[in-house]
Amino acid sequence: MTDAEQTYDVIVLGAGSTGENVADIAVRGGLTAVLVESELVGGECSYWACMPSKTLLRGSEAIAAARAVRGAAEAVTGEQDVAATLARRDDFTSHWDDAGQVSWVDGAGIALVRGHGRLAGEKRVVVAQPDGTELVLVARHAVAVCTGSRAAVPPVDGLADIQPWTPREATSAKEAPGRLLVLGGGYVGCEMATAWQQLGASVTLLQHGERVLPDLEPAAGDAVAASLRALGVDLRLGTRVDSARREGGEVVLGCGDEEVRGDEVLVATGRTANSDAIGLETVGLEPGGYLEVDETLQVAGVPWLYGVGDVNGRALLTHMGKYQARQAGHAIVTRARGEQVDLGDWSPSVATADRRATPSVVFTDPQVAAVGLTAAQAEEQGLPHRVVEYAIGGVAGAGVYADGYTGTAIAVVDTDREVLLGVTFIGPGVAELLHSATIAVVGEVPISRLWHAVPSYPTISEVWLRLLETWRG
Ligand SMILES: Cc1cc2nc3c(=O)[nH]c(=O)nc-3n(C[C@H](O)[C@H](O)[C@H](O)COP(=O)(O)OP(=O)(O)OC[C@H]3O[C@@H](n4cnc5c(N)ncnc54)[C@H](O)[C@@H]3O)c2cc1C
Ligand SMILES: NC(=O)c1ccc[n+]([C@@H]2O[C@H](COP(=O)([O-])OP(=O)(O)OC[C@H]3O[C@@H](n4cnc5c(N)ncnc54)[C@H](O)[C@@H]3O)[C@@H](O)[C@H]2O)c1
Repeated sequence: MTDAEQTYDVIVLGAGSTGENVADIAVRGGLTAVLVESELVGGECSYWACMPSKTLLRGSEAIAAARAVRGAAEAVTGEQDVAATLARRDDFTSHWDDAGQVSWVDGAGIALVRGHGRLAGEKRVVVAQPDGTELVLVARHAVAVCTGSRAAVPPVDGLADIQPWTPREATSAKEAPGRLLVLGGGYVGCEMATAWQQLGASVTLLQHGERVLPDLEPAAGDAVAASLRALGVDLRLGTRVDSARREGGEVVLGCGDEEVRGDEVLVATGRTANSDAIGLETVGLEPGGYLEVDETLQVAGVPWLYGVGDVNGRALLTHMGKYQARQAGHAIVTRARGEQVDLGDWSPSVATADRRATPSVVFTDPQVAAVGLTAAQAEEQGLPHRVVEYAIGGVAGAGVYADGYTGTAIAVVDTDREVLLGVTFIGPGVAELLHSATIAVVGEVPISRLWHAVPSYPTISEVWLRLLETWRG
């Protein structure tokens, strides 16, 4: 049964962190906007990704930080209270209840429609509502697809049939699995192996490449691999899983002649776009796969359609989805006013940072905080560059922070322009250092000016000075 038709300036499909921000910018720009959501308002980040994973990691990290300081270490006399950590995780996910976010949406003046939405021709969206009725939404100006991504299960014989854990189960589990097999050594695999090993599971991590975190600087993967092993994780690099089955209560993974057994298996081998069941075919696009968009997040060949956040595959991170939302929102509002969008790099409607300065933090122990290009990426792009490295433990502030601090700072410097192309910090507590590097990369601050950005003594930030001295030689 089809219900009434409603018209808004902007329809946003998917109320994750990205969709919420597109709608908010549209409303702030004087337009009307409606969010369509089939599950929980807030999306993956709030309920099955960033928030639960970081709270699962934080207790162990806090204990390790105290243990690294003589005098404080003596105060750590017990074990982590796993039930309390899980309860804290549950509080941070609002017990998987989106009432708080719905009230924010309401307060922001954004309309909300619950149900599964799909495109039905130009500027039209049909929502299958929970009560079985259909609602037709019509957009005056734009439809923004912000439907996110889901775990991609690799084509390993039998794997899909055994209903493996995805990051959703790994972040919402009510107790530690006994023996957890983790397939994939990327962000999710490394973080979840670190978390659950310290919360009582016995983790085996299987990574098909020779390094974990292969997209980051090699030193990052090496440091995280060493720490996973030190925590007791059975890390198997260069391992190809070719079959999966359940046998009794066990999961059995076949890797050539070998078998690996566990109680559960987490698939952490990347993501796939939620673009297969949203009616793309009704507007002349191929369903499935990441949406191809331009620098204003507009879908190629369909000027009223935008693809923002995970669904476009440009940078699968909450903060980058929200950044894209601000840029796309600005482009939508500008075009709705009949004005020209500035297509230049770093304009308010263009997502330049996606390509040049994406920051990310892997919350392992040690943390890995990186922005911009790695040396390998600079090489691939044919950019003239030099790599400067410094052992963070040599900085006075690091020694104060933790006894025997070990860490590495790596800067990739453009040798023609003498600006930073990328920076990576590896070490405990480096996440909070990252924004200084992001500002330097985005601002293309010349090395000669960075000498005037004097780090306070004694902080870990003094590593900036050491990097400059190493660069100067
Ligand atoms: C375990 C894990 C940990 C992570 N940790 C971090 C982290 O620490 N920091 C970080 O920056 N990133 C992290 N990420 C990545 C981050 O979760 C994503 O980049 C982010 O959630 C993407 O936001 P989004 O709004 O684009 O998509 P989503 O959050 O996936 O939101 C899409 C929304 O659209 C809805 N939807 C989909 N299809 C339809 C439809 N047809 N109709 C109506 N609604 C629909 C979905 O229900 C969902 O609510 C992590 C990811 C994982 C898996
Ligand atoms: N802290 C954070 O910001 C954070 C945390 C988790 C996830 N994320 C985001 O979510 C995205 C998805 O995370 P992810 O870990 O699923 O993907 P990923 O792309 O980071 O890592 C997937 C890993 O799986 C490996 N792999 C692929 N197929 C395999 C196979 N068949 N067997 C064994 N290994 C295999 C790859 O080599 C790769 O290292 C990340 O790219 C990141 O953008 C961010």
